[in-house]
Amino acid sequence: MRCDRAGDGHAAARGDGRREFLRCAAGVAGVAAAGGLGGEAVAAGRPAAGRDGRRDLPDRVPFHGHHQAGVVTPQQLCAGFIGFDVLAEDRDGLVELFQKLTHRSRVLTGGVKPRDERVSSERPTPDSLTITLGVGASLFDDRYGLSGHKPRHLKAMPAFPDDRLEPSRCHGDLSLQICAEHPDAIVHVLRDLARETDGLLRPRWRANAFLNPSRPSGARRNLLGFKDGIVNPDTDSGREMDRLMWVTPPCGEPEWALGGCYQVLRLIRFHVEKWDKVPLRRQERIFGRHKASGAPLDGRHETDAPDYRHDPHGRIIPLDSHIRLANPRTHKTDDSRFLRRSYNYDEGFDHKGGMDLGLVFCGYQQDPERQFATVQRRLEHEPLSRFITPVGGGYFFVLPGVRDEDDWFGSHLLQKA
Ligand SMILES: C=CC1=C(C)c2cc3[nH]c(cc4nc(cc5[nH]c(cc1n2)c(C)c5CCC(=O)O)C(CCC(=O)O)=C4C)c(C)c3C=C
Ligand SMILES: [Fe+2]
Repeated sequence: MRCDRAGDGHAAARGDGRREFLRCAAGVAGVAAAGGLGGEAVAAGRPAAGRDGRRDLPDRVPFHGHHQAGVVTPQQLCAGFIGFDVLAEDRDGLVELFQKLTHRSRVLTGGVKPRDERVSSERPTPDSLTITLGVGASLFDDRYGLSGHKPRHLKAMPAFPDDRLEPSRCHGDLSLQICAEHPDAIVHVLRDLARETDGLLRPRWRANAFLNPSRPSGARRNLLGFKDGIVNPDTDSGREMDRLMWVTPPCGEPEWALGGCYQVLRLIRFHVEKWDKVPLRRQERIFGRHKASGAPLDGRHETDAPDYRHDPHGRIIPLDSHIRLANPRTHKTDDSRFLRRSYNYDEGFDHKGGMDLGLVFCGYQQDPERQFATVQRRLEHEPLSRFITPVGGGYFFVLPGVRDEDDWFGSHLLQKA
């Protein structure tokens, strides 16, 4: 797993100077690093971001709130995505698990001094850590008496036509997204949670993920070399978030789910050996953007909006290019937009010597059918599909936020159901 801030080149500007991270357990050495904010606006419809394409990211991301952190939080550099099965024997065991996950997440993200000092007495510092908990459809089977309380749109991720899903990399009763500025923070949190939830959880799959530095500026590049994450809904607009993201009445969802949202995870492998033989011009027509600048093929800057109305036959931006299919920018397709918060992954080589790397595609939204699946169907058999294969992932419901010190993950679900 690689995570670094190389390429920023202006470490002091962010003001937090030296940034050490979580040292409270397992003897992980502190990491000193710093980040910088430049002056260039990046994502369309979003406020000015730093030169490396980031908006300000506090060292301590608040844990309590109406929504969980880690959804609209600007992306940290490193992430771990894990699918778990729950082993708790009954409803009381499930409550115990959720309360333990809440307590440890509160301690780790808040930099609160842990009560249990068996391992170390050092005070943790948060490293912009967020821990985001989702539940899968399988949690609502007959084990815990939750079957009548499933979020309306929650189901197991289906296989789409271009998929080659590996069962060992799919689904789960729970999902955890752990994001931080340094890779050891992710491992550290996992070890802490493993210790504290011993016997209640079993991991199914895990993806170690990271962002590339911004090269030379603006949005970060994915491992196919293209700037990714340029266009997203405006997370600062409450109206847009209530329309596209949060479960908000009236929506037909159970009351306990208000303030939550759906998470779609897709582990998408890149066939880089094949991609690297494709001429630049063809790569650009596959995405519909210039590789160097990230601008749409009819524009000059990455933030320029493509003008599809003046190119109805796709002479400049092909009709089957990725960006044009994904977001045709029509009134009719506006409702299918959702927030992408994806990361790279690199798992080395497979048994045949092929590179196992790609994208942990992570999408947040109000309804995976109306949003993710609708966009995915538009992308079916797109030219890009010859160079990528979805191999894993899952659909999850991100629980509402933990309101305060007395609240815990899923309290409304488990107390009322
Ligand atoms: C179902 C939704 C999407 C999947 C799956 C998906 C896979 C995927 N995307 C890239 C690389 C890029 N995607 C870009 C834009 C883009 N992609 C989607 C949706 C899915 N992508 C959307 C909605 C958009 C925005 C389109 C727009 O509004 O113009 C881009 C361009 C830069 C950007 O806007 O982020 C790149 C590059 C890969 C490699 C990939 C699968 C492996
Ligand atoms: Fe995309």
